[in-house]
Amino acid sequence: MPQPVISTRALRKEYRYHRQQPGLLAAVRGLVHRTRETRVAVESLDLTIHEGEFVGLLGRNGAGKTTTLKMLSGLLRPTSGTVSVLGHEPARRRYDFLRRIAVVLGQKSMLWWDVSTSDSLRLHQAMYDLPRTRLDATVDELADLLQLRDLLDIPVRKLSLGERMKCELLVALVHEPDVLFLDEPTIGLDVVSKAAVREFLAALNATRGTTIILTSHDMDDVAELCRRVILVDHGRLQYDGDLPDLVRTIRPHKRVMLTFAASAHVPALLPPGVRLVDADDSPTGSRLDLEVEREAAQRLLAAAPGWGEVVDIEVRDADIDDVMRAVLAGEGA
Ligand SMILES: Nc1ncnc2c1ncn2[C@@H]1O[C@H](COP(=O)(O)OP(=O)(O)OP(=O)(O)O)[C@@H](O)[C@H]1O
Repeated sequence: MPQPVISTRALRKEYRYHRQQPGLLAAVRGLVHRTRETRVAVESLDLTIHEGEFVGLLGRNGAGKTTTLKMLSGLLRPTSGTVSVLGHEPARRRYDFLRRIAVVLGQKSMLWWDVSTSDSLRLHQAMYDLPRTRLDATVDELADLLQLRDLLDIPVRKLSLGERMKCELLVALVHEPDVLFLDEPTIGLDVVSKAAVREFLAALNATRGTTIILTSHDMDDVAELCRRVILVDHGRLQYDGDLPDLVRTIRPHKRVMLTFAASAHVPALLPPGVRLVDADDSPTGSRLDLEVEREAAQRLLAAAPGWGEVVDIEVRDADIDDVMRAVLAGEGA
């Protein structure tokens, strides 16, 4: 079994803030009498993540994903509980720890706007004390994987969003970290750029064994990349396991499309556990879209030939986007 690189026990983060009352008078009064509020962003999180895992951290807006990533990467100090990443306490932000992790926030650029990626790389070289030859070799390898060689000398502000994200990844990874924290890395990108970023991340995880923790609202990111998903809601763990199991838990049905050679004679009373979602009936061929409980599939397949000549059967798990919508709407697992 690979070593755990991340472990948290009863990890908790409370934000304390002053509530601002609307209106000028209330604002002035607020200078003297302030209403202090506490918001629990992460309640009591127990996690263990092993070397080489690619984990998706899922949850609706405000569930506590970014707060969790920030505590794991040392950007925020937990209110209570323990967190260990690569044997370090992240909030101490020791050089030995920072040297082995990288953080990429899709919503916030880590690059200097007015200088080129090559200039940012020079800064990184100095910050992490990277030998020149080693840096050049890593940049070569990453630039090829990301296909951005011709972007390196352009000021960052002149790059498109997709090009900039590739450069963010390159700069974040030149010190060859063991753990990469990614917060919404494909947000706002077009389909082609999303695919390029995903392909790169999959290769990074497979070839270098980099442990990657990703948050994303894009279910395709998660479905393509993450073998394991962790679902949080109100800062609490709701599910920790693999994605197909999550799909089965949230949508325990199969979708079955039946195509008939001619008009089908579908009985009003369908077999138990079978529900008609949509029907497209015509004398030259009809299609039935059915939602079927797993144990009812056999019953349906036995009954369907009695309704007409079946020419095609397509069986699918629930649509992953549909599952994600259910997750984000708070149906939970
Ligand atoms: N600095 C802060 N002060 C007060 N409350 C905060 C602060 N930062 C976050 N919160 C609150 O903590 C909760 C968790 O926020 P967090 O950003 O971790 O959620 P998230 O799951 O990343 O959401 P999203 O998907 O929208 O990015 C939210 O209710 C948010 O309003």
